[in-house]
Amino acid sequence: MGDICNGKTETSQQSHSPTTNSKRLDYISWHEYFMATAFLAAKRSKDPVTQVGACIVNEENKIVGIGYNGMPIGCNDDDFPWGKEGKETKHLYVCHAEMNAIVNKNSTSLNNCRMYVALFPCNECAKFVIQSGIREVIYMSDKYAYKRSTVASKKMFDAAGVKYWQYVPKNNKLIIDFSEINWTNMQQVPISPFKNNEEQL
Ligand SMILES: Nc1ccn([C@H]2C[C@H](O)[C@@H](COP(=O)(O)O)O2)c(=O)n1
Repeated sequence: MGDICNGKTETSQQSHSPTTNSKRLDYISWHEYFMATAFLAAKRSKDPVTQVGACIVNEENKIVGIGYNGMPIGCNDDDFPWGKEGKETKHLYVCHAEMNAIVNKNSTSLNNCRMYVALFPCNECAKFVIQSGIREVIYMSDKYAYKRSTVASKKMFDAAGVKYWQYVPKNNKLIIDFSEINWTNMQQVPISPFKNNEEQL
């Protein structure tokens, strides 16, 4: 597991020649991996202004829940408002990424899990986090730190013993390039073994 996630530091990794017999060193850290997963989930959000993603990880570094902000099931996202002004705003309806990640969990318990989230949880999501047994929140942005809801979240996290800290990425960008695997020129794929001593076609 090498770069296990209890501190805020990341291991320094150099690029590595693919021709040697040792492992690749420029792999992403667990923190980068899980925060990037939260950011990838956010790409599913229909919110035109703020896209948030959350990723829940257990003590074995396995992902047990992912969510992004969106309208509740059955509430057509073409019919419900996405604006912030007037009486009918998105804030009345949108399910937050954290809440969705928790309710989408694929394991029976979230006890002692960590949550990676793009934006610091609001007070309502903080209650969900605490009640679900999540013990650590790793967030990227705290742009609403001045809001009463964020102050309340921190007050509850402190009282409940939920650790929270800001993730500062080593790299501002992590590019996913679907073309980087060259399927026609893969040199490390072994030849399929023969079945029942048949000749290979
Ligand atoms: N921790 C958070 C905070 C906010 N959200 C969602 C809720 C809205 O869709 C959007 C916030 O809208 P804004 O007023 O910033 O444009 O993000 C969330 O999922 N998690």
